[in-house]
Amino acid sequence: MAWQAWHMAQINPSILSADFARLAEEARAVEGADWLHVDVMDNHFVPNLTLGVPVVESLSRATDTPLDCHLMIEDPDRWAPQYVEAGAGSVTFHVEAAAAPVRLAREIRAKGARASMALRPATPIEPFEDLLPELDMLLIMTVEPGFGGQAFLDVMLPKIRRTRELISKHGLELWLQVDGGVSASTIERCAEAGADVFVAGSAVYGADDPAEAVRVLRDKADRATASAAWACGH
Ligand SMILES: O=C(CO)[C@@H](O)[C@H](O)COP(=O)(O)O
Ligand SMILES: [Fe+2]
Repeated sequence: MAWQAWHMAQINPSILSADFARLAEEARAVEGADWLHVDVMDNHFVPNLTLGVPVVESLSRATDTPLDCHLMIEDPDRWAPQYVEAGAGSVTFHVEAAAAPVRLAREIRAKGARASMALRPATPIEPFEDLLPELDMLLIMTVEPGFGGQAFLDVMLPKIRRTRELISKHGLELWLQVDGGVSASTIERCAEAGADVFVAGSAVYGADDPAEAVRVLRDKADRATASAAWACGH
């Protein structure tokens, strides 16, 4: 069935939970994942500091898995295009930090990457309904951004559901990503609510076999999606 191909769950391991001294090796440990999620933090937008453009450039040469860069930084209008040039296939900026989100999404797309916008837990989706056609993906944070290993905020499930309804209402081919606390015990609820791209840091890199953890997560998400009301009829 056509919808099955379209709605196949994508699993994006977050290298925030990997060993930063062995990044290339850790990236290769999850080959078979759909994207590698790269959390960029500037110690201003969030109280943590990770990596920047040079590391993304090196990582893009070290793995065939496409890079999904999640920018938790101030002034993404200035920096996001540089992550496309560094080799990212998808670049996510936070709407709370962007001065001109539509212009920025268009610039990311024009440079050849997928454009994605993230919402912190307290940021509602409704004011941004008209922006959705400008995006290839919307990221709903299911923890406060800044750190891996936090507990999943299940109060975000209604927002995931409402966002999926908006995507359907407008007939958009927009991916809906969730990030934060996604694990074997929470991924089914996210998929049932309407997410189709799942970031998992500690649930993948904390496992004895990260590649197997990716397969288990994808299987759980696919099964939950197959029985979800939102996926029927596509
Ligand atoms: O963006 C972030 C945190 O701000 C995430 O991408 C985390 O890295 C996810 O880690 P887990 O919650 O899955 O451990
Ligand atoms: Fe992230």
